[in-house]
Amino acid sequence: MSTFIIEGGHQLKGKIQPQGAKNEALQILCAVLLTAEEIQIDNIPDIIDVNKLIALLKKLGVKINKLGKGSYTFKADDVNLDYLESAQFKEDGKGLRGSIMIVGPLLGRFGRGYIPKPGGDKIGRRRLDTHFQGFIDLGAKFRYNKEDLFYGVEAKKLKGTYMLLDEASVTGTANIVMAAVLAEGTTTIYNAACEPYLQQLCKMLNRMGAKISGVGSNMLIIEGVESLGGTIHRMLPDMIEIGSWIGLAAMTKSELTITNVSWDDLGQMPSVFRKIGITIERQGDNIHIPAHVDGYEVQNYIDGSILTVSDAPWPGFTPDLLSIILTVLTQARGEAIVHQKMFESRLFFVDKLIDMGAKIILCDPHRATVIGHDFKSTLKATTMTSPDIRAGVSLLIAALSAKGTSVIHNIEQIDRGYENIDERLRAIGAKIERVEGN
Ligand SMILES: CC(=O)N[C@H]1[C@@H](OP(=O)(O)OP(=O)(O)OC[C@H]2O[C@@H](n3ccc(=O)[nH]c3=O)[C@H](O)[C@@H]2O)O[C@H](CO)[C@@H](O)[C@@H]1O
Ligand SMILES: C=C(OP(=O)(O)O)C(=O)O
Repeated sequence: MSTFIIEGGHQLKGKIQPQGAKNEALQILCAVLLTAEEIQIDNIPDIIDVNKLIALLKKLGVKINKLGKGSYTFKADDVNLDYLESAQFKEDGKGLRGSIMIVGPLLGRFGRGYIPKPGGDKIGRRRLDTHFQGFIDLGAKFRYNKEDLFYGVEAKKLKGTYMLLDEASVTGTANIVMAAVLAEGTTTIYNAACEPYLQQLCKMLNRMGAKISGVGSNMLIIEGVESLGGTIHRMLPDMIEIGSWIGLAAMTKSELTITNVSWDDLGQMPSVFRKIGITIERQGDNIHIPAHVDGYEVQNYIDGSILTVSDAPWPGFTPDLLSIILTVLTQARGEAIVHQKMFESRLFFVDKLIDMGAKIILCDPHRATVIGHDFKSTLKATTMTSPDIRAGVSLLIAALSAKGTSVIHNIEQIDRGYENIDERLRAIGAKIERVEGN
């Protein structure tokens, strides 16, 4: 377990470039299994989860060539399906959430896909029913070994069909799309998730020869094709990282420019931060956050009632930024309710913010009321452990705004999704040191 030591209370200043999107990368990397031709992918973030998935692809026999920072070619022309039966795969496959998305492409192209119960954040139940029901609807036989927590699907040839997903699952939709592109006939997926990650995946698959329409909506229509070819794909900037840096700028009263954010793919994010009082200026494709020297004030609704910030499937506000919003609210002028509808254990980290002096009432596992200090009282430095990736970054932001030196253990959780975060934050003036493996 490694640790960050953070000296808080310093203003930051400068430019920060977001990494490529983690959750897009996990989908796109799995899609390389759909073709024997070469695929080039650019702007791949150098983070633990993505590197684990690249290592897994390599063990599956995918030929991988690093062209430069964040750029790789992949060629899945000799896939080693025996690896899927190995004890090693049972270990490797459960190391991250994204590994679940190898199942769809393997099933579509080779007629079988297996996966141990995947990892990822421990933020509540993370069921896989949507994924497997989709494969079953396409004609696959499903097996689940309860002892080993091992899932399997098999089919000689998938057949297109109409399906109504029980929920708009992000990885579930991606998985089903990747199976359906090689199925016989037409598949209609209604209640599909449509996050930019999925739009990017569908656009890439179409460039590879797939026939997907409805991209960006909650109804995808996929005409199956015989085979797919190679392409070049570039990952969007990571919108969750962008939101994290907006929160960081506000809480440390810093002037920051976040460069090349792909503004049109940010959805609700700018308006949600504006509702909690943060000034966000668009400068071309950059976001400029002026130093909030006089703090920031939460807006009420038109009728004067208290603001609620909640998550919803895209184009709603992403659940992955609610922990950061909640943390930023601890220093706002005013109060708000944060309602995390999707995950039932993602708000428990507020105990740590409360230890630091934040005024938060955890109403139930899904809802917290936050009463901002308006910087009249700063958070106090403390020692804490990062429970999940976004809570980890939220605690890091809190520590950078707090008075004194804080310690965050288990920062591997943060490294799962943020590339070289300590070095990049030091470059804009943060006082943060990494202590390896204690
Ligand atoms: C690797 C990856 O891409 N992970 C993301 C992906 O996870 P993942 O794809 O695992 O998440 P899902 O979209 O399947 O579901 C997330 C949670 O929301 C609930 N749910 C989902 C849809 C819905 O309409 N109603 C509902 O309540 C689910 O029951 C589950 O508890 O999407 C989540 C939701 O944006 C993000 O937090 C994760 O960062
Ligand atoms: C929950 C997240 O990741 P994962 O689905 O990989 O656990 C996240 O990125 O916030």
